[in-house]
Amino acid sequence: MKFEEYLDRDMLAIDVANTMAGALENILFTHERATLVVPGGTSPGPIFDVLSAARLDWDRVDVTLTDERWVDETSDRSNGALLRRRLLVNRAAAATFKPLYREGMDVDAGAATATEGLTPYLPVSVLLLGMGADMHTASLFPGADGLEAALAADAPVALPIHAEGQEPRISLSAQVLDKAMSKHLVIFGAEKRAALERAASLSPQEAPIAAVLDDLTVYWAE
Ligand SMILES: O=C(O)[C@H](O)[C@@H](O)[C@H](O)[C@H](O)COP(=O)(O)O
Repeated sequence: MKFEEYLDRDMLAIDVANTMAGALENILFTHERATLVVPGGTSPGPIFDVLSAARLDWDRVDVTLTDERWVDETSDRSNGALLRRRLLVNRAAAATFKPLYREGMDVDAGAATATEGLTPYLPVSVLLLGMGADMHTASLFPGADGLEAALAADAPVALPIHAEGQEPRISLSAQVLDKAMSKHLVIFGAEKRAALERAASLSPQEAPIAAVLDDLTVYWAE
């Protein structure tokens, strides 16, 4: 794990977006297409704003989410809606979005459909993750129903997750996230920094972020 500290969140957003654009460009030199996987939540919006303007062959980029809340895109809880608003605009509007949410399906059927649909796009080329102060990443919440299956070495690409106090969710599995070719994590604030330090000595069952720490670059600002 590599730790990069920033004086402010704006500088961090510019730098992370440029790093991710560079990583995508490198993949596109040698591969026909690249797969970009990003989280929802509140942290990545400013990164999306910068990344969406990057000069890249966006029409050769497939984009999906690390996880999704099982709500339709009219909900302000929808990560897909966030992506459409903040990432899949400007130059990045030419990218192909593969949503995890499927209207009219329950989360189990949605996870099976996502597993089938995303398999040809693996491994993930460039991955951005977020993390909660409880050390969850994607929708891999400690104690969640579905966590054990999602941490298995032979886990499917996507699984349903039911965590206390959350709507049903779909998450990419730990093995899919961990095998990404270029891995980045963005966290803000002292509480998350301390949680990440603690996670390094815990099991993925206790601290799911621990399942993806190899070769991960962490970007942090207060
Ligand atoms: O849909 C989600 O909730 C996410 O993908 C989740 O894993 C998120 O990255 C963390 O909860 C951090 O969220 P914040 O950036 O809002 O703190």
